Amino acid sequence: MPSLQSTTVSSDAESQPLLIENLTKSFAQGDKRILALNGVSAEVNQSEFVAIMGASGSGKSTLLNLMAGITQPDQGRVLIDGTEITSLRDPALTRFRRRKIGLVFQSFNLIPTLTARDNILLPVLAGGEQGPLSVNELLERIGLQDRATHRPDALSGGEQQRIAIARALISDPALLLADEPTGSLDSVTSQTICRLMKELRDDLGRTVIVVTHEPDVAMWADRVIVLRDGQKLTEFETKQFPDAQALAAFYQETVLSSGSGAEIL
Ligand SMILES: Nc1ncnc2c1ncn2[C@@H]1O[C@H](COP(=O)(O)OP(=O)(O)OP(=O)(O)O)[C@@H](O)[C@H]1O
Repeated sequence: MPSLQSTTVSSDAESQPLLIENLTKSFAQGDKRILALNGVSAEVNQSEFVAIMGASGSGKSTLLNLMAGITQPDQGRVLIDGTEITSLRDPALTRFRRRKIGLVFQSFNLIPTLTARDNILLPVLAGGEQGPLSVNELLERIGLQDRATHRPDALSGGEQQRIAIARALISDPALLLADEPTGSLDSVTSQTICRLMKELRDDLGRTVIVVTHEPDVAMWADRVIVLRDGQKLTEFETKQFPDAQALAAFYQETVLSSGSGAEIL
């Protein structure tokens, strides 16, 4: 792994979908500044499924937004497929994001007047390139081939989220980044979405990063990165846990034993 000061990109980094180094980000809040992220480093391997957990306000969404190039850090670097996106500026940054990053949010963000098919195609209609999977193949992959001509208001929340995931994949991105993708769904539907993301990893070799509060969601990942007060508290593999309850117990104990001030879910 390159040192934090390195400006060259190692061959490791080139083969890695995501490398973040020493990310720091603060925000103005009234006459104060809040340090939302304080020196966070991490790497994610090809075809890895990673969950980011942490109490409310620990910096999860800030980290995801930096990984996606939506916001710029005060310090530190984000490398995606060997490209330092933190040194790119528009329009190169927007082009790179469209090609390499698929984004999914809690509130599906589908266009209500467009059919499911056209919602999936939206990034292409907006000038992006289409990857190797056709819209029909994506509809089949998410199990909604018979819903292609439906508009979002005729689809359930889980179906809308599946469409949003397919839309995130149409450009064949290196990374699928999801911020609380199951936050507004019931627990059964939430598991369906998690299974879909795991299949994308298992069958299509996707790299998936999910921000979540929910141990049931984190259990689908290979690895969990835990943030606390803007710093990386710890990371652990999920395979050591027999079920989500065991993961939840370990997570709570880890956050609690790390000192005072942590807000527990
Ligand atoms: N645009 C902003 N302006 C001001 N403060 C911000 C902004 N975005 C985030 N913050 C602050 O940064 C800190 C981290 O916020 P962030 O949204 O990353 O946390 P989170 O872990 O995703 O929380 P939650 O689980 O509640 O969504 C919080 O104190 C938040 O108030």
